[in-house]
Amino acid sequence: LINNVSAAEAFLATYNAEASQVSNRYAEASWTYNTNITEYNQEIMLKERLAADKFSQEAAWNASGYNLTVMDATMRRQFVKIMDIGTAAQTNETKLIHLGQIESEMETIYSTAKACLAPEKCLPLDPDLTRIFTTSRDYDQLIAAWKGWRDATGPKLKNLYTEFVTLSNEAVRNLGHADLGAYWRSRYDTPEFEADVQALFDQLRPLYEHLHAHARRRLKTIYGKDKFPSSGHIPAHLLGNMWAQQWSSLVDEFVPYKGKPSLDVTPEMVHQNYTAEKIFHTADNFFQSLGMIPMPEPFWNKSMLKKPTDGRDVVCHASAWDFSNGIDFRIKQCTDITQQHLETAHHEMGHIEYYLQYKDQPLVFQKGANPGFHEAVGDVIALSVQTPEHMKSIGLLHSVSNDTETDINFLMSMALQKIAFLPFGFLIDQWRWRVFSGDTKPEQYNEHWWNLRCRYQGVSAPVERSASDFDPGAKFHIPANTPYIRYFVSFVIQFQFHKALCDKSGYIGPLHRCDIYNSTEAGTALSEMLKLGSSKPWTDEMQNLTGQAKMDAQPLMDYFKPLLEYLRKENGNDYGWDPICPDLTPTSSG
Ligand SMILES: O=C(CCC(O)(O)[C@H](Cc1ccccc1)NC(=O)c1ccccc1)N[C@@H](Cc1c[nH]c2ccccc12)C(=O)O
Ligand SMILES: [Zn+2]
Repeated sequence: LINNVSAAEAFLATYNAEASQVSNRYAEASWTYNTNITEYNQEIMLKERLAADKFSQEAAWNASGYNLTVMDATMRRQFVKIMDIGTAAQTNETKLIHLGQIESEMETIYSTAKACLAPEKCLPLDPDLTRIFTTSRDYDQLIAAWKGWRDATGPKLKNLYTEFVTLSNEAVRNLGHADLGAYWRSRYDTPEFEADVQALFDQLRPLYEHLHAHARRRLKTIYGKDKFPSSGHIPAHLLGNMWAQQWSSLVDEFVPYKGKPSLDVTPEMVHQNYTAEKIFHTADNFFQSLGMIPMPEPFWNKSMLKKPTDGRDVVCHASAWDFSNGIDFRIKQCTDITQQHLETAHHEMGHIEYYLQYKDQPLVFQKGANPGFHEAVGDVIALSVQTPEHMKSIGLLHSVSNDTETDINFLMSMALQKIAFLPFGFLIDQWRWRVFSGDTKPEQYNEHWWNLRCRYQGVSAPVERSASDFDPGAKFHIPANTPYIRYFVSFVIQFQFHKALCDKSGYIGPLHRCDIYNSTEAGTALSEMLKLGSSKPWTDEMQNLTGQAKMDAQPLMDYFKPLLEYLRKENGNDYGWDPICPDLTPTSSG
C-alpha cells in the first residue's frame, strides 16, 4: 500500500481533473438523448456511460492502492467515495453494457408512452394526461386515462425490470452490498435509517388519516357514495393526480370554507400571460433576494424550459443538470403554466442552487449531504413563496385576509401537497427494497404494490388489476431507476430547515405564515450548509443549521397543528380504512 500522503494528494488532484471531464462528457451525451430521444443518441449516450463506468472502475482500483490510515478525515472520505462506484462495479463488460441498455430502454418506453383513450386518440402524460387529472371531474374519462397510462407502460416494462434487478444486485455485491436497496440506503450513513423512516411515518399517520377522511367525504359528494368501496379506500383515479401522490388540483373542492377567494393561482398566472421563462425568473429572483447565487448565463441559454414543439420525443419528467465545469448548469422541464409547475420550478432550481454552492468542492463532494437534502432545498424556498402574503406581493393573489378561515383554507391547500404525499413518498421504496432483497418475486410485483397502496395510502385500484400489469412502472422513478425515499426525507426535513431559516430571519409568528424573502441572514445560513456538499456527515450539517442532528417531524406537525385540530373535530370517528384492498370482482362492487 502507498503510505505517502503527498502521492495521495497528487492522485486526488489528477482524479478531480479527469473525473470532471468524464462527467461532463457523459452529461452532454445524456442531455442530447434526454432532449431528443433517438436510437442514435441513445447509442452515443450508452457509449459514454460505458466509458464513464470504466473510468470509475480504474479510479477505484487505483485508489485502493493507498493506505487510508495515514490520511486525514477529509482525504480518507474522498478515497472511500471514489471506491464507492455502485453498479459500475460489474466487471463483466457484456453485463455492464446490457445493464445500461436495459436502463435506457426502460426510460425510453416510459418517456414515449401514450395512453389511448380511443383508437386514434393516444395522449402523452405531459401535458395531456396531466391536464385531464388536474381539470376533469368525469369519473369514466379519469378511468380511461388512469388505465390507458398503465396499459401503455407496465406490461412493456415488467420483464426488463426483472432483468434490471438481477444485473444491478450482482454488480453492487462486488462492493459488499447485500443488494441494490442496501447500497441505496448506505448513502444515508446511519445504520438505523430504515427504522428512523418507519418511525417518522408512524408519527405522521394520524395527520394523513384525517386528511384522507376529509378528502373521501368531499369526493363522495362529487361522485356519489356508490363509487366508493365499503373498505374505506378512495379509488386512485379521483385524487387529481395520475398517482394520487398530491391532491392540490382539488383545492377548490377540498377547502373547508368555500366562500373565501380561491387559493389556486393558476388562473391568474394564465391571465397574466405567464411564460416558462417568467416562472423561472420568479424563482431566480427569490434566491437572489436571499443573497444566494443567481442562475449563470448558460442556464438561460442552454436549459430546456418547455416541451419542444417540433415533434421530437424528450424525457419530460423534470430534472436539474450539473455539467461539472463550474459554469454549465441546466434544467429540463416541460413547463405548463400552472401553480404546480411554479412549485416544481422552485424545486428544480433548488437543485441548481446546490450545484452552484458546492461547485468548488472536490468532485466526490459535489453531492447533497444526503439525497434528501438535495430534494429539500427548492421546496424550502417554495414554502415561503406559497404563503398568501408572498403570493400577494408578486401579484398572483389579490385579496388576502388574516382570519382563521383563510388560515385553515391555506393549511388545507398546503396539506394537499405535503401531507397527501407522505404515504406515497414512503411506500415506493418499501416496495423496491423488498424487490431488490428478493422478498418480492416478479410474479408478486403488482400484488405487493397494491398491498402497500391500499394499506398505507388508503387508495384502491378503480379497475381490476392482474399479475401481467406492472403498475409501479407507471411512475417515472421506477423505470428511471431513481430512488424515492429521498422525497419522504425531504418532506420531513424541509420543515426543519424552514423553521431554522425563519428563526434566523428574525420572523416571529406561526410557521405557516413565514416568508424568508429578502432575508440575507437566512440566505447566508442556507448557503453555508449547501457549500459543504457531501464533505461532512449530514447529521453534522443538520446540527449546524437546525440545532439538532436528526430527522424530526415536529416542525411539520407544528406547521399543520391548527388543521389537524379542525379535521379531528370534523371527522370524529369517521376516518381510516381497511389495511387490505377491497375485492374488485364485479359482483361485490355493486
Ligand atoms: O421527481 C420529482 C422532481 C424531479 C427531480 O428534481 O427530483 C429529479 C428526478 C430525477 C432524478 C434522476 C434523473 C432524472 C430525474 N432529480 C434531479 O433533477 C436531481 C438533481 C440533483 C440531484 C439529484 C436529483 N419530484 C417528485 C416528488 C416531489 C417532491 N417535491 C415536489 C414538489 C413539487 C412537485 C413534486 C415533488 C415526483 O414528481 O414524484
Ligand atoms: Zn428533485
